[in-house]
Amino acid sequence: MVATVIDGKAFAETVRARVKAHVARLDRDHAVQPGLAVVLVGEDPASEVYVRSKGKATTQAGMKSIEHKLDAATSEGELLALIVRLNGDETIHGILVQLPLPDHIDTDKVLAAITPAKDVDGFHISNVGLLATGQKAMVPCTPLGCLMMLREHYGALSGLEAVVIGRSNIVGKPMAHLLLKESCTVTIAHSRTRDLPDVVRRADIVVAAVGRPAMVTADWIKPGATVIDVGINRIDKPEGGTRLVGDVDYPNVAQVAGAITPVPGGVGPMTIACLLANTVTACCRIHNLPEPEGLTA
Ligand SMILES: NC(=O)C1=CN([C@@H]2O[C@H](COP(=O)(O)OP(=O)(O)OC[C@H]3O[C@@H](n4cnc5c(N)ncnc54)[C@H](OP(=O)(O)O)[C@@H]3O)[C@@H](O)[C@H]2O)C=CC1
Ligand SMILES: Nc1nc(=O)c2c([nH]1)NC[C@@H]1CN(c3ccc(C(=O)N[C@@H](CCC(=O)O)C(=O)O)cc3)C=[N+]21
Repeated sequence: MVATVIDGKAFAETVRARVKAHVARLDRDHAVQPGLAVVLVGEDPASEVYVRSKGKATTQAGMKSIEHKLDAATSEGELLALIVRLNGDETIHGILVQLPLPDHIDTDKVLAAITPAKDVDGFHISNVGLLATGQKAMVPCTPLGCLMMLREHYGALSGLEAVVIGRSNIVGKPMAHLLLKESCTVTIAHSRTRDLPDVVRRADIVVAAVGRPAMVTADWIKPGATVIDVGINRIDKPEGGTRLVGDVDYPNVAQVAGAITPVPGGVGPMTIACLLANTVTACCRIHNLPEPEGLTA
């Protein structure tokens, strides 16, 4: 079997078009413009590229975009003061603080300072709790993007066996909650899981979010399974330079799986599209307006 490639880049375009259409409606009918603020502390070149592409995508969708680039030496107090200011800014509906933060800043404290209604990353404990109890929440962008692709591929996910590899707060855990909400039978695997290949072999859906290049090999995959590759790993090319690879041994797994997301061009572009979607959703909830369809969990 050769897997269907789930084209995240193309699907992200569709999501972005839906966002743009909803933004235009908000402007026309309610004179409201969603706004996103992205905060970056320090000078990680990879993060800067990512923040810039988020800003561009936000503007292209017709939304307001602001970026705060703070010096690596910014104190926790200064960052918290900025968040308080953004919380009170009526033109801003989404606040994203790029992670990881420098070591001298307490990440949990910073995330807790963001008004839950504006928490477009879905990292505030209120949103985590709402998601975990199956209530309406702001849902983290990467798992939301994965869910959208799975729904598009399957329709209903009820009863499917899902294995999520990775238990981070930003990907693995929220992904597992979303799949559980869809009535999948969910296993969360991690670095202490015994016989990981055996655990993965029973999955209809595999979500790999580990950060180890090509760790998931073809012999782990049940023939016909759907494989969602969240990993973003930059590796050296033998001829010099670097390239991006996921956590899945793509060429070989694609021979066994029923469907697979590529890296790049899979989960990554969907993450950015879902950030835009979450900003529109947050704006609608804040203004008590109808939520966009097809953009929420
Ligand atoms: N495409 C996108 O939009 C995004 C991509 N990413 C990428 O996804 C990957 C995961 O990110 P993130 O969740 O933040 O990473 P973390 O490092 O926070 O978590 C990694 C998880 O993988 C588990 N793990 C590590 N080694 C193994 C192993 N040998 N076997 C099984 N499990 C293992 C860890 O287990 P334990 O808890 O036991 O240590 C941990 O739960 C990274 O490549 C990251 O770059 C992340 C966010 C967005
Ligand atoms: N508060 C916060 N929220 C995040 O969502 C968040 C974060 N911090 N810190 C970093 C990670 C990582 N992340 C990615 C998003 C898109 C791509 C993406 O678009 N990748 C392209 C490739 C880009 C390239 O070529 O470098 C692709 O996969 O096709 C990658 C990684 C979001 N993160």
